[in-house]
Amino acid sequence: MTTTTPLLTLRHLRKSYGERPLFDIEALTICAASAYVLTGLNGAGKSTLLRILAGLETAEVEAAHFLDQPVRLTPYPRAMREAVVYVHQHPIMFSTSVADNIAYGLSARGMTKAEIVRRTEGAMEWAGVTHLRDSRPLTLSGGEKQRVALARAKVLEPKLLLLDEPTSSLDGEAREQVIGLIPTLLESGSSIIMACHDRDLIALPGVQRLKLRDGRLQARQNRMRLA
Ligand SMILES: Nc1ncnc2c1ncn2[C@@H]1O[C@H](COP(=O)(O)OP(=O)(O)OP(=O)(O)O)[C@@H](O)[C@H]1O
Repeated sequence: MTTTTPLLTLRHLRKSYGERPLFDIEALTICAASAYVLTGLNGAGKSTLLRILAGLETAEVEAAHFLDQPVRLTPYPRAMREAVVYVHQHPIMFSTSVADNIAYGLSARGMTKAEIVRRTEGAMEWAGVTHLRDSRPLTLSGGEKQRVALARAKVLEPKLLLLDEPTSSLDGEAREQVIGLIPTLLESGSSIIMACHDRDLIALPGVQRLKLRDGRLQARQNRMRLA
C-alpha cells in the first residue's frame, strides 16, 4: 500500500560541514506507507541525510512537519524519536543473545513481558532468524546480522524506517534474503527510505527514487506498486 498522505515534510534543509556545504534541499515530502531509495555518488550525503532524519546529526531547516504537526529537528522531537528508526550499514549489537537484542527496544518502551515475547517471536520468524535466537551477534554472518537488525527495527513498528545501505556488505543468497524482506516491511504501514547503490533495491517496483546530486535532491517514481 502506498499513500499520498504526508508523514514528514521538510522545507529548505541545509547541511554543511564547517565551511563546506554538503546539500541544500528545497523540499522533501515522505508519504505514509511509502518506500524510497536514496541514491547518489559516494560522498553525496546519503548517510548524512538519513542521520539528520534520525536525529543523529544536526542541520538547518526552515520548516518541518511530522504527522501534520510542526516540529523542529533540533532538539530532536520526542514524537519522532519513537517513530523513526535508523538501521546502520554495520549494525552494532549487544553481546547478549539475538532474541535479547530484538526485545531490548520493546522493554525500553515499557511493554509487558508477554507482549515483548509475542512481538520478538514474530519478528524473528519474519526475518528467518528464529534458529539463531540464543546466538551471540559476534558469531553471526553479515547477512544474519543485517536480518537481525531489520527484525530489531521492525519490532518497534516505526512510522519511518531508515536503512543505510542494507545490502552493501552482502552478496549471493544473503543479499537476496535481505532484499526479499524489504517489500514486506511496507505491509505493516511503515515508510522506508533506503540509502543504496544496489540496482535490485533501486528497481524494486513501486519504490520512489530520491537522488542527491550536486547538493540538490531530485525525485523520480518507478511505475509499479510494491505492495
Ligand atoms: N562528521 C563529519 N565531519 C565532516 N565531514 C563529514 C562528516 N560526516 C560526513 N562527512 C563528509 O560528508 C560527505 C558526505 O558523506 P556521506 O557519508 O553522507 O555520503 P554518502 O552519500 O552516504 O557516501 P557513500 O555512498 O560513500 O556511503 C563526505 O564527503 C564525508 O566525508
